[in-house]
Amino acid sequence: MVAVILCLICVLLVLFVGYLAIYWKPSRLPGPRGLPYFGIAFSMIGITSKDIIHHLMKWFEEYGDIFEFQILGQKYVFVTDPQLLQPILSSNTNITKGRFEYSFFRPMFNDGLIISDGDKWRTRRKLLTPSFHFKILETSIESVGRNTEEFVSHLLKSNGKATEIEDHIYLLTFKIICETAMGVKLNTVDNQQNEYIKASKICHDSTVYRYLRIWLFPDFIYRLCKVAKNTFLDNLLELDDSNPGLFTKSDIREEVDTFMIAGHNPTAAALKFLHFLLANHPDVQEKVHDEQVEIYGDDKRTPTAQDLHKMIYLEMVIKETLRLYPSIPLYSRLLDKDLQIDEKTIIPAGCNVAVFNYCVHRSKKHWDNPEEFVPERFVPGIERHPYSFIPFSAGPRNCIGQKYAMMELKTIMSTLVRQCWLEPVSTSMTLDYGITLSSTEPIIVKVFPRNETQKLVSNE
Ligand code: HEM
Repeated sequence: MVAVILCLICVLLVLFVGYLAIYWKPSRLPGPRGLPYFGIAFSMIGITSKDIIHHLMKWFEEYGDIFEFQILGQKYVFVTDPQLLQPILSSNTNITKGRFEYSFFRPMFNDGLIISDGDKWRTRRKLLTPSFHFKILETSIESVGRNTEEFVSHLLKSNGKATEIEDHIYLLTFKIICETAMGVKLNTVDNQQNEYIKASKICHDSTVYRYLRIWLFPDFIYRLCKVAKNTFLDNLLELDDSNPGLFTKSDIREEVDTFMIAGHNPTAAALKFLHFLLANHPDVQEKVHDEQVEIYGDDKRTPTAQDLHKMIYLEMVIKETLRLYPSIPLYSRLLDKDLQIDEKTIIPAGCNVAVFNYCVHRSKKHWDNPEEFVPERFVPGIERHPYSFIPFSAGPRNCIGQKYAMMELKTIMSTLVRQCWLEPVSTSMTLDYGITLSSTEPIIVKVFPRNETQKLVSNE
């Protein structure tokens, strides 16, 4: 028995050394080092989701605009300089998503647009892009406005009491995507009753849970764990397969899951931070309101596409919010081919290139006082590197829903600010890393009906 075990250990050692000889390439870029193959895996044990941002920012300060590390044989190159990001994100060939982390998203998105690659992605992207044409988006504005009216009157019932806004916001964006993208109206006003929202939250949390536990990386171990059993959304949507041919039922399901989640989660995160920032910056809130008064006067109409075009300052505020708190703070590509990103640096095929946009958006090289909330940075016409602001990613794999998201955020904030005045209860927060950015504590605000008296009282 002992001999068998010894033989087995020897075989494993030979395989391991062979693996290192073939695949392990010495590091050329700066970055935290660790053991061969395992890389920094052991130093990541015990790290929580709220430490991740802090760790990455610390490495960025220590090692600069491009650094690398290894985890379990996977090499990650972190790039935060806009100039170096351009050839990566604009590449038409390197469109494959990062190997490890996106495979963890599979229970949520299956092989839908976010994860798929190669010809499958190209065909689907081409087929789905017309659905986001401006003319089609215009038809959704009324529905966004109507759902927001309901949201606002619900918030106003709180009569200025401290209110945790997150649940209300997730329900709002979820109802909007159901109605505008799937043609299903939900009557619920309580998201605790909504199975789909609950399931998508479980999926998100269990994916992050797995990220932070290297022993759960191998699929077979993860499947044995209890968390994995909660993560299947498959049974939640039954679509009538009335149009056979182009898509099979499972094709439709993976895209429905993709758009249901991608279409409400990041928008809800942006809205949450918008509420926090406006409540804590009454001067900005006032300017947003002034712009609304200029556009609408006393008219209480639902926004139209023409109205949205005129909301220049609100758009600046939304962009500044996404700069400070990008809803999706990290995404990555797996390089199919070697990629030369400047005269001296070639990132070899097989590397995962991580784009930590949170860090790009807070780089002192590209932004003055980057920690401050200053919407004026986005005054139209100010020149900056196009890859220094990338909340929706960039290039051929950018966010397909970018215009939809801006339309939705503007419509919601316009409807809200015309009727409500927000005051802060939460005045600071600790960011929590997830597929979508979050905060460890709930964001709490007080919502008052918007009128001149309230404004004066609030300013006292
Ligand atoms: C503030 C709101 C939003 C933000 C910040 C955002 C951000 C992003 C980012 C950064 C990516 C690239 C992810 C990656 O490379 O892995 C992405 C991709 C994507 N987003 Fe969004 N998104 C938002 C809203 C939406 C909405 C409303 C929809 C749908 C209605 C949507 C659908 C998608 C899809 C399907 C992809 C994958 C595109 C592809 O790979 O071809 N997103 N989004």
